[in-house]
Amino acid sequence: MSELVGPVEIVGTGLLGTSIGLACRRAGLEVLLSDSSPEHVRTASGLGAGRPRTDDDRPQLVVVAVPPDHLGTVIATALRETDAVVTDVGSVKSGPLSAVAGEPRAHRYVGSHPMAGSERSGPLAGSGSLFDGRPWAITPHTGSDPDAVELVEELVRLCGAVPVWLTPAEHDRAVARTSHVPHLLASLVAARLADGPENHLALSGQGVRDVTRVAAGDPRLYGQIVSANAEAVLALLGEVRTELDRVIDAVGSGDRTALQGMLEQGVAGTQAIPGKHGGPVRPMRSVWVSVPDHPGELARLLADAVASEVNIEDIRIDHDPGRPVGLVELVVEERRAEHLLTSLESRDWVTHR
Ligand SMILES: NC(=O)C1=CN([C@@H]2O[C@H](COP(=O)(O)OP(=O)(O)OC[C@H]3O[C@@H](n4cnc5c(N)ncnc54)[C@H](O)[C@@H]3O)[C@@H](O)[C@H]2O)C=CC1
Ligand SMILES: O=C(O)C(=O)Cc1ccc(O)cc1
Repeated sequence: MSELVGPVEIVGTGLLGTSIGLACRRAGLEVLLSDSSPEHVRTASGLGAGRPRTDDDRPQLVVVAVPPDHLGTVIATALRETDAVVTDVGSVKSGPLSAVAGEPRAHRYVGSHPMAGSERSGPLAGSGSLFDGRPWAITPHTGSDPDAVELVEELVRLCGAVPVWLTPAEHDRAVARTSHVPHLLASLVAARLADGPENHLALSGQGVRDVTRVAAGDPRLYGQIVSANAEAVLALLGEVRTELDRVIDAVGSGDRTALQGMLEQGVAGTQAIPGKHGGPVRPMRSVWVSVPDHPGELARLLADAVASEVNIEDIRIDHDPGRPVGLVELVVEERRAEHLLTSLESRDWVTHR
């Protein structure tokens, strides 16, 4: 049984690399940082994610967190220049694997991919709690050393994430479905807003923000990610194209039954997404509360919700700067929603049923 004792080297101290460095430092491991940008290393060190790597350092584990186009070369270099276990956090797993295939040191390579991030990039966007409770795929290849796989699993757990084991090929089909195609469709929807008239955009509510959030991600990064997973993405885009034609026909011909069938499939899709920590889906309900736009009111609402002994699963704030009141959506387990509403109303909050 291998034990992760460090040092852990992070190559690529952007959003992902800095976040992993911070999580490893939180667990007391020594972290060595390198990046083609010395400024990113300085910033990540300053944030407490580790210290710059020197030539004398001997890492136990190297984590490669560079953009997809560079993964193969950087992984191959790490395998050649160290005797460490090497993993990467790239969003697609078949590319890096083919870059090390045939390499005699490939048994020390185990791919991985945390399903956590944000639309921001660079070290300043990093956070040591980015991975808490998030799925993190571990994708050993047929020649991966079992000890190396265990070491990567330790990293995943140390970062607070939940390991999910997949083959590299299955992983790539999975992320096409859960990440890459959703991203492309979010971008297509968001693009319809870019030149929208001001009086249309003034009606933007939480729904359009939810559907388009990921579209704010770095186009260069996502261009690389989608191109690296073209085969799996194309298969799903073909399905979407067929469905889009069906929607156009149904809307055009006023076929309410066909339209409703398509919307019901959408509902089924939202319900298929597993709950937090990979657990079963628990039905959720939103509780809407008006919150006066005064300092401290939001904190008072959360304190009252906590006093009601209801777990807040998610919170969204629809804040219109033109109005003196914001609308706060508290997402809670369905079976606790009525209790929360009654409890908040008894504390003089205005709720919306
Ligand atoms: N952004 C996200 O939400 C997620 C990204 N990923 C994957 O993580 C990897 C990193 O993404 P981010 O941290 O978001 O990007 P980022 O742009 O924040 O950081 C990338 C870092 O790599 C450095 N770099 C570029 N080429 C290099 C090279 N040849 N050698 C050394 N350093 C190099 C850059 O200077 C930068 O500091 C990507 O492969 C991406 O697919 C995985 C999960 C989530
Ligand atoms: O922002 C989000 O919700 C994400 O899902 C981020 C993300 C982006 C790219 C990945 O490869 C994995 C996760």
